[in-house]
Amino acid sequence: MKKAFFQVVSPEEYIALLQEFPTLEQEEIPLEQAEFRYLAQDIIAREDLPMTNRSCMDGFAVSAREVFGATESNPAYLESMGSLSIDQQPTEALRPGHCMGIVTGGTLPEGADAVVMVEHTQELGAGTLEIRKSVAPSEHVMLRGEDATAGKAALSAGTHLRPQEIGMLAAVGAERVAVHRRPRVGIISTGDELIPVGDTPTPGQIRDVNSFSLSALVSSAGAIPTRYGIIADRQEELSAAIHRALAENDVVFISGGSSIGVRDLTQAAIEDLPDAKLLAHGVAVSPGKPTMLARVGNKAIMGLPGQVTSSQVVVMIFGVPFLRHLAGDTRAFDPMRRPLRQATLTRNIASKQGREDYVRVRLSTAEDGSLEATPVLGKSGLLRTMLLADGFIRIPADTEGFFAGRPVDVWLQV
Ligand SMILES: Nc1nc2c(c(=O)[nH]1)N[C@H]1C(S)=C(S)[C@@H](COP(=O)(O)OP(=O)(O)OC[C@H]3O[C@@H](n4cnc5c(N)ncnc54)[C@H](O)[C@@H]3O)O[C@H]1N2
Ligand code: MOO
Repeated sequence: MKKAFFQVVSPEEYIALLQEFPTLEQEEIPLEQAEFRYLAQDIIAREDLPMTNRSCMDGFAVSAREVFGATESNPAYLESMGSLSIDQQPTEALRPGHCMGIVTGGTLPEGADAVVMVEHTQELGAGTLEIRKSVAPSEHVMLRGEDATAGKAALSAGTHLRPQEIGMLAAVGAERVAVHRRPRVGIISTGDELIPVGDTPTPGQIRDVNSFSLSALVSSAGAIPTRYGIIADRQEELSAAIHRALAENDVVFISGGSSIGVRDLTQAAIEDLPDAKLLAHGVAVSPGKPTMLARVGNKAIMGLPGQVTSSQVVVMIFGVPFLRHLAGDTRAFDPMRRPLRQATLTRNIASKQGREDYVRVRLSTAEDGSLEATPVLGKSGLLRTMLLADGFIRIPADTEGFFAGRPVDVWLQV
């Protein structure tokens, strides 16, 4: 007799369960390898950045007060004290009525608080300079400490190291950085009907798709996938495979066998493991209802639907943010982290109440240049809806559907 799903949770509850898993430990790596990792510690600046007040323009360092009101028709006149090269530190302060030639990046002398661009000046000979434009204090100047202050955090723990943060790490001299370890994910496919990709199926057999699509998704999240191949529908074999994958990884994805059919052994195999705690069996999402979560110590087992589309959708909406959470992203599940694009729905779309619906959509550009989202309907055992879709829209569990013309947020696929 078929068992009913039990411990069916809402997507919010499933996310809350995932968030309880602790972030992975830290490791120190060279700056060259740090992109897209998450900082495990604050990065304290050793010096002010910039270290001095530096010019943003080629021109003349001045005291803004002395060129106040200068225009083409009413210029100000200053005497030049010579000019400074980019790495030369001024040895004397700016004297009243004077200016100093400076290049972009050069250090302003004491007494100067602004830079007049060379285009707005005219050398009159004998060291006299005509200034044809006024400047405000700090204009064209990068102030000392504006990017970072010595002794204070230039970047804080949890920061995602995008290219711009990598630049900051270089600027503060962080040759090595403490980041969280990348999650390791073991991937298991179950099912007697599955055959390796290189084999030719007989009717009733299909090639193992999920090991590969899910590995690719894991890599896209910055985590490290390992495929454990196809495991037959036998509980002892599945238990042994999960055991091995758990020992070697932080997370195990098992696709197939998560529903309530007689062959669906994943739950039993998980419960066979010592110390395993089943946290959820069933999530109120569509596709993806037969999704499980179990915990063994600090390691997670995600049981995924076997259907090719369902397993991908579940990994996209829960798995990828979860891997980022483990990797140190303190806002991994925050909707602001989702790559969203606004579009207008082109067709009415119905949704069964009681489950949050993830409807695949294709994006196109309307004649007026705005974006349109057209639903791609199809069964979750087929690959084509994912191939045709650019992303999905989320229809809340308590909603019967959306009408055409509605603005929707499209969650872009990787
Ligand atoms: N009576 C019910 N039947 C089903 C329900 C339900 O609520 N009541 N849910 C359906 C939904 S929704 C899904 S999704 C599937 C999930 O089934 P399982 O997770 O138990 O997966 P399997 O039965 O093992 O496989 C389903 C389907 O997917 C194919 N599959 C499995 N693994 C792979 C793989 N690695 N590569 C390619 N294709 C794979 C498998 O051959 C089956 O066709 O249950 C529904 N049934
Ligand atoms: O949950 Mo099934 O994943 O709807 O196809």
